[in-house]
Amino acid sequence: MTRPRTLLALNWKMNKTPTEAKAWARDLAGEFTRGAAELAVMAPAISLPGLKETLPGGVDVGGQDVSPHESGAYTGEISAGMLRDVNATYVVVGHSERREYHGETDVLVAAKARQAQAHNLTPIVCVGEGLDVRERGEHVTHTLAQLRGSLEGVGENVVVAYEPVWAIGTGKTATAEDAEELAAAIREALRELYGEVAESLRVLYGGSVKPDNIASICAQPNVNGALVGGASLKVADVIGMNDALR
Ligand SMILES: O=C(CO)COP(=O)(O)O
Repeated sequence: MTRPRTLLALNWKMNKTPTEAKAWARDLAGEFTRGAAELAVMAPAISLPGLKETLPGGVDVGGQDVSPHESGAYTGEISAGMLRDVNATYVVVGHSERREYHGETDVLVAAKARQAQAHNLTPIVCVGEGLDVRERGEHVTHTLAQLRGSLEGVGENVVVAYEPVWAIGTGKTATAEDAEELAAAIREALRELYGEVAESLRVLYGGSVKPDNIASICAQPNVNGALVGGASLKVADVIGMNDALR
């Protein structure tokens, strides 16, 4: 089975107003040339309307979270159907910041991923260990347990992002070998869950990815792209990462 196309997924987190988001998209459109990687922007939901149309052709957009519910009395929630209506094709679920600051469990993350798929959104399911777990040498078992819980009842139209918490926003990048160790273990778990199609599913790495380290990380056999926070905010860095993946 062929290696999936590399995905460069940008997670803006809680940055940029809708006005700033549009200006960023226009700036990108002025400089971007399509590379080997697929590019997708995970923007705050409020910035999604019109964003796809402003971005260069072929660049996808997605949400950063989604409700596990279909619709109704869930104040403050954004549904999968609403994300689809503003052209989202992806949605991040189970980011470590949501797990940590909003108490999200694997059970909830799986429910969100299933709801996303019910509306033809591809969930980007995030997993990864904290520093204490890594120091105990339990990062593989921990991350795989989280993965299995977060994929309960979830279909194969899924992207998995391995984001070790100690590497997020810290400037401490996992080595390419660390990323591959987990990506290979995740691939094996995906094979057990989905069979042969696992070879064509994308496993991303996230945590302090930048223009100067993205190529070596994404060259690993089981790493099929990156989920990028800080370096996703500046157009120049995104062009740099896109060019590094040619
Ligand atoms: O959390 C991340 C992407 O979802 C990674 O963030 P940084 O790239 O800022 O480390």
